[in-house]
Amino acid sequence: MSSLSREKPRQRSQPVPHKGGVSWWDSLSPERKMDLLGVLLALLGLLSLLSLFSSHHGILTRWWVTALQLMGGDGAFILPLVFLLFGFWLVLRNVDRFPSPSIERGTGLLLLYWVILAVFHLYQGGGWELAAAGKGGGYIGALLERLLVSAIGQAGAWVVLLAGFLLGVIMTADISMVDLVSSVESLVHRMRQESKRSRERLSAVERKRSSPVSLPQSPEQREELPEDFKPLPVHENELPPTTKPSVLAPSVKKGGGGSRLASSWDSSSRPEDEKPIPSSQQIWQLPSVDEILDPPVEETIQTNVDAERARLIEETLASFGAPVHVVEISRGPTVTQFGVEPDFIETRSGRMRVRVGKIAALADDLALALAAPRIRIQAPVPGRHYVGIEVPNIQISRVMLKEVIESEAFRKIRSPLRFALGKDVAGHSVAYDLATMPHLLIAGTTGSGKSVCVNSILTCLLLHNSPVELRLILVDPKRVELTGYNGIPHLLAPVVTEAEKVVGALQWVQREMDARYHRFSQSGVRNIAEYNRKFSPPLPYLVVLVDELADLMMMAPEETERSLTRLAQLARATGIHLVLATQRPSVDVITGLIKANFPARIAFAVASGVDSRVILDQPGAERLLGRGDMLFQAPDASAPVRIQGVYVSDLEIQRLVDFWRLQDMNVRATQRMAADPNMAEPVNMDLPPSVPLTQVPLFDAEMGGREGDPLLEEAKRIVRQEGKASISMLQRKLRIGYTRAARLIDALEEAGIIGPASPTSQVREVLDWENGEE
Ligand SMILES: Nc1ncnc2c1ncn2[C@@H]1O[C@H](COP(=O)(O)OP(=O)(O)OP(=O)(O)O)[C@@H](O)[C@H]1O
Repeated sequence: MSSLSREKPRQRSQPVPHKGGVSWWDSLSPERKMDLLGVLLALLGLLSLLSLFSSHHGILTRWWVTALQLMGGDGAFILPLVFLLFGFWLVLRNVDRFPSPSIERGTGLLLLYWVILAVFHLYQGGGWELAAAGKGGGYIGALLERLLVSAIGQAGAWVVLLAGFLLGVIMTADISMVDLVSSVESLVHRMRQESKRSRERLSAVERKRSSPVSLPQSPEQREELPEDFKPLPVHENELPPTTKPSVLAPSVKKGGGGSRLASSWDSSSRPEDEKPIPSSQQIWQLPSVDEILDPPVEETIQTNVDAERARLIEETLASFGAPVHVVEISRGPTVTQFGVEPDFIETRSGRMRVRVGKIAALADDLALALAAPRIRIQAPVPGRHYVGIEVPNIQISRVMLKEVIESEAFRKIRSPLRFALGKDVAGHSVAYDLATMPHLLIAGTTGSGKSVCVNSILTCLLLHNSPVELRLILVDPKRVELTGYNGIPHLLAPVVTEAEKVVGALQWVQREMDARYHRFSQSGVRNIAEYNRKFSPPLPYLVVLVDELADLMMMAPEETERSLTRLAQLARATGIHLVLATQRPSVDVITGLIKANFPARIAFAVASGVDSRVILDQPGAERLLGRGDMLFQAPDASAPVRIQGVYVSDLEIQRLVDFWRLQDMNVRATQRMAADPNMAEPVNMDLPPSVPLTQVPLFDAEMGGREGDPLLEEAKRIVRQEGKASISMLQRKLRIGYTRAARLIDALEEAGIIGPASPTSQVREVLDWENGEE
């Protein structure tokens, strides 16, 4: 096992120092200059704030405070505050969590500053005298206020200032107007619902207080109460305390008119065992990332190796007649990228730069010189003025899922379907939103890291979504990769392992998609996000994950291709997303039609350039190192990016699966208890991992389970063998849900195999021992 090494982000990009620096300032690296500037700005901001709020001033500070007040009036404190925050930001700029700078953000902040000062000024009556007195918005605010009032009057000025404020917020927060409106809309919606709920709670308390049933005391009894008696607070729906924001299960809509919004999701097409628990009191608690995921490992850095390698690259290329100089070194977890700029050479037609193609052709010679297994040359790096030479690190770092989940790149994606992908060649975290992709194709040879990638996507989804928000269909013909997820409440059916059932599953997903479109058109909305904003209960997202596409394409190529293509073309708006993985990147598995509809693709290491072309339409993946080293082609990117995928261990997955399984069992037990306390029995928490459930997938039930339950024969055998029958026994032995076991008991009673229920016990007598085993 390799020991791990990772540099701190600040040290990853090291511009090579130019020779012959002159002054002290010039000899500082740009990084150090930014640090110094940050500290100075923060100091200036802090001193200015202290001076503004203190009454004792020196000559310098008195002059500075007067200047600030003349400039900003009552908003004089804003500028020092900005200095302080900007200084801090500069010092901490490499911490992933801080937003990245841009000209747009800076302009937005300036605009906000100006508009706020103008508002201060206008609010206090406006005019230059106010500014001269150091009041209102000072001269800066007065300038804009005067301009606006003299040009368009006071009312017009308010309108323009409001528009300027909105524009400033949009630019600073880097969001679109639509996002701003929809977040305000959802905030208002949430506040309204909250106030409605608290009003209902209040009126319930009032009702209880005034209810003659709850206080049936006679006047004499009432007199017996002590004077300071206070009734205990009344708690409706008392539930166990939750530590995290909880997600309520969909509540049944009053007068919902099932027919209007009927989808196959809700009722008819699903066997009752598989239904989400329809309890309005049900609360799903999301897992805590800290408890599920392992912390990242701190690693040591080897900076001298990079300098030595940079020298070797320059020497080797020069010896082949392609002189270059290294201008940038970016260290990632698996590879280090050396950015080289071609130098000039003398040719017969004069002085000209070394051709980029010539450098690319020397990849194998470079690999030999650097004693590296494989080298990939990106010529040129998109958006940069240099050629990227990617050399594998001597010590490869493992990118733990937790560090990417906690990065700014991940946090800034506000979507339930966001997932952590890994780190790029500069060591920056990379995360994406499956909803925007909107489907993903993953390919690579065996052992290249596909399953780890699929598991990491699933882990991210399960960490951030309850079964009310997300449902899954997992297809795993290999039977070893995904069956461990059996038993989690997000699954619409146990993991599909038989290839013959997959076509049925895909057809079911198509019907669900059509039902959702129908529902949207009746409700006048365009997509799932809009629907969930406006209606309750919300529709869950649906992710279909296929771990080996090749098996399906071998068995039913036409039907599989047709279903996948139709879903890929249409399902996005309905919240249905596909993730397909295969270890056979050949044209009969990844057909042209499938490829055309899956613009987001991940290529792990493959055997040849031809395979790489099948996935990415270009070579490159054959030079990857395996074990999570990938090329990711985003739908909107011009070229694929090299990423080291996140690693998620079996233990982490097990913790997550156990968390959801246990919660599901508890919720079901609570529901049974609420339905009929006599029937409830302690839940068996010792379900061993990866138990293959014997439930019939919902697609089977939908396709023709009307003639009777296929488990009936098995149930007959069991009751005869045990000499007694009960619902819970069948649940345990057949690993099925309560409703289905109850139906089986009814069927057994109807067939005269067991006796009727007795009022005192749930255990039934066996009447018909025919064909019984001993
Ligand atoms: N992102 C990663 N970081 C570190 N190691 C990884 C990563 N991904 C995969 N590996 C290593 O590579 C091994 C093989 O990965 P994985 O099982 O995902 O390959 P695969 O492509 O799914 O192979 P198969 O098709 O045979 O299942 C893993 O056991 C793990 O040790």
